[in-house]
Amino acid sequence: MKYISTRGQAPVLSFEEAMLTGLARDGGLYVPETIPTLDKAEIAALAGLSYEETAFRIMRPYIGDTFTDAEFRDIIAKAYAGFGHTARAPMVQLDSNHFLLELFHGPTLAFKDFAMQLIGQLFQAALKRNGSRVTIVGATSGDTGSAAIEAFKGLDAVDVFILFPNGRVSEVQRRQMTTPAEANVHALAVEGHFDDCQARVKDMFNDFDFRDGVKLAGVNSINWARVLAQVVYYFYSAVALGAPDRKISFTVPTGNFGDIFAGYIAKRMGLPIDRLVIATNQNDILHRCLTTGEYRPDGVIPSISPSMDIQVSSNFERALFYAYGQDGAAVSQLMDELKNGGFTVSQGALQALQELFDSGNCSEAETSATITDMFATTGELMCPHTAVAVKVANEHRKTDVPMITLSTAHPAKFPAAVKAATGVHPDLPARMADLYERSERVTEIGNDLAALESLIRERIQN
Ligand SMILES: Cc1ncc(COP(=O)(O)O)c(C=O)c1O
Ligand SMILES: N[C@@H](CCOP(=O)(O)O)C(=O)O
Repeated sequence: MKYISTRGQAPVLSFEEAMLTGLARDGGLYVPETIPTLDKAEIAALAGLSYEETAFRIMRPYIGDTFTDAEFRDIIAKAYAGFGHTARAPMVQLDSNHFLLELFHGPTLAFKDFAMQLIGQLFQAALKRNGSRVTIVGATSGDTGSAAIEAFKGLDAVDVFILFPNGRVSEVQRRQMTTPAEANVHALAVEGHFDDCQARVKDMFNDFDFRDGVKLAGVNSINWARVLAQVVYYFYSAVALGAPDRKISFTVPTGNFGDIFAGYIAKRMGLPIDRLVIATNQNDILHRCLTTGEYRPDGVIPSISPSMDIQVSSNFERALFYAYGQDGAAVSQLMDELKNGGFTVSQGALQALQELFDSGNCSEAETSATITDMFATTGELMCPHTAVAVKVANEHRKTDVPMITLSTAHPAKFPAAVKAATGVHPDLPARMADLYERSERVTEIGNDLAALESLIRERIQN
């Protein structure tokens, strides 16, 4: 299996190279040259398998000869051993044909753990074998950063720097990033919002002196391995509800487009997904784009679902690549236009996107009202990101197709919004009960590329 860039100008890489590389050298994102498919019998055979075995069968075709089957099974087993639920991704039923897929039973209580725990193991195995070390730099609106720090803390061959928007993540998210004592992890509170953090990370990848000098690697969803790991739970949940003999729809709370793009890959692999519904909060650029074809970021507005406070949605580039018939030059041009304010999706590409995706948005008041209503009618306490998706899912459901809504974070990561909506303070699991007492270690820094690069250089030398 080979990996190609969405902008068509970067070297073609193996799985291991793409995983350790992050952003392509032409600024694009790596995607597999071809998307493997499973036939109906192979999908049916997933019924009743463990999460780990499902993960092995779905991901195996993508990893080429990077690992033997035995090594890969071992990596998967280690990745999910620390999850707090034996099903890893259990489902709860909200009503006759609406289901919540709980993706928050990993170590940091968000869906990011599914990919990050796996990538931690993949990096460790690959770097040990190569005898090399890397510097991971990531941007986060809260959950990617905590999951990355948890997955990579204490590893010999890796330094991890996480840029988060100062004052714009929840206290639990911040503390998950700032309280680990391991010397190889560094939480950087950046002046600005998530889009600034993500832009600086991409700037670092595009500064080849820096990139090659520190051996930069990325664990945001620019990394194909992140997306791949997330494909698994689409199969796992759909098969539990009767796929491939019945169609299933998914609604996904969306910001950087990595999670829903994994759903797109699942569909391309043969999973009978009826609709993929993009749910956005008040930062609804993706919903506007899907409706009008215009993609023009106009400033992030802080919300009670802060992990989705994003306007420059990184993986949308991958969706555009396919909507434009894998035309790297066309994608490159759109991304150049984005630097100058935005772009208009061509009529043909917009039609291709609309054939695959539905979309909707959710205001702050609607988010709170959904948390309140769901607690009153079903007893489920849900995080604000999940509530955004439940509201949008309810607008797109069909009576004859089950809807699975992705529940992406534990309500205890966002206690203020949940308590305000329900009167109930959601408790952290016992293993995290002392999170509020642990001491924090964080560096405040401006939104300045040179300052960030010099800080990273200094820290990795010491
Ligand atoms: C809790 C939560 N829900 C939803 C999202 C959006 O996911 P994506 O960025 O993959 O679209 C995020 C951030 O990634 C998140 O942390
Ligand atoms: N919501 C994310 C934003 C980064 O997304 P990623 O999937 O590209 O890592 C976060 O929680 O940090």
